[in-house]
Amino acid sequence: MANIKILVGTTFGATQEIAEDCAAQLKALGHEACVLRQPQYDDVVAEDTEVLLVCSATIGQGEVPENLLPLYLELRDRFPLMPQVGFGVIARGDSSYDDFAEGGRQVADLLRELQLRELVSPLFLDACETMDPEAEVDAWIQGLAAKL
Ligand SMILES: Cc1cc2nc3c(=O)[nH]c(=O)nc-3n(C[C@H](O)[C@H](O)[C@H](O)COP(=O)(O)O)c2cc1C
Repeated sequence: MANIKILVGTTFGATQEIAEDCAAQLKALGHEACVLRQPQYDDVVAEDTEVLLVCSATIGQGEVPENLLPLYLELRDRFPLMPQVGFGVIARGDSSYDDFAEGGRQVADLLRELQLRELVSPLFLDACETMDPEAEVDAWIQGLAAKL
C-alpha cells in the first residue's frame, strides 16, 4: 500500500474531477490517496510522501495553472532532491493551443530534475479530442498502480 499525494493544477475544475477519479480508483486498489487542491511545499517534502501524482491543466500561453504555480516555483527555487519518491503526471491541455499541455510537461521536467523516480510516462489528455477521458485515465492508473 502506498501513500499517494495528488497535486492538482486547474483553472476551471475539469482537472480536479480527473484527480478525484484517480483518488477513488487508487483507494479502491487499497492505497492511501489524497487530493491537494492548494498543494504546499511542506506537503510535498514531508517524510510520508511516497508517490506524487500530478494532474495539471495548462493556462495562459503554456503555463502552470495559478493554484499550482506557487508550489512549482518554490520547488524550483529550493530544489529539494527526492530520489526516494515516485511520480506520475497527467497533463491536460487543448491541442488547438500552440503549447499543448505545456503546464504538465513543465512540472514533469522539474520532478525529473529533482530526481524523483518516474513510475510511468505522462498521460496527455487533449480536451479538443475527448471531453470524457475516464477510460483513458483508468487504464493509465492501472499501469501506475502496477508499479507501486
Ligand atoms: C485562456 C486559456 C488558455 C489556455 N492555454 C492553453 C495552452 O497554452 N496549452 C494547452 O494545452 N491548453 C490550454 N488551454 C486549455 C486548457 O488547459 C483546457 O481547457 C483544460 O481542459 C482546462 O482544465 P481545467 O478545467 O482543469 O482548468 C487554455 C485554456 C484557456 C481558457
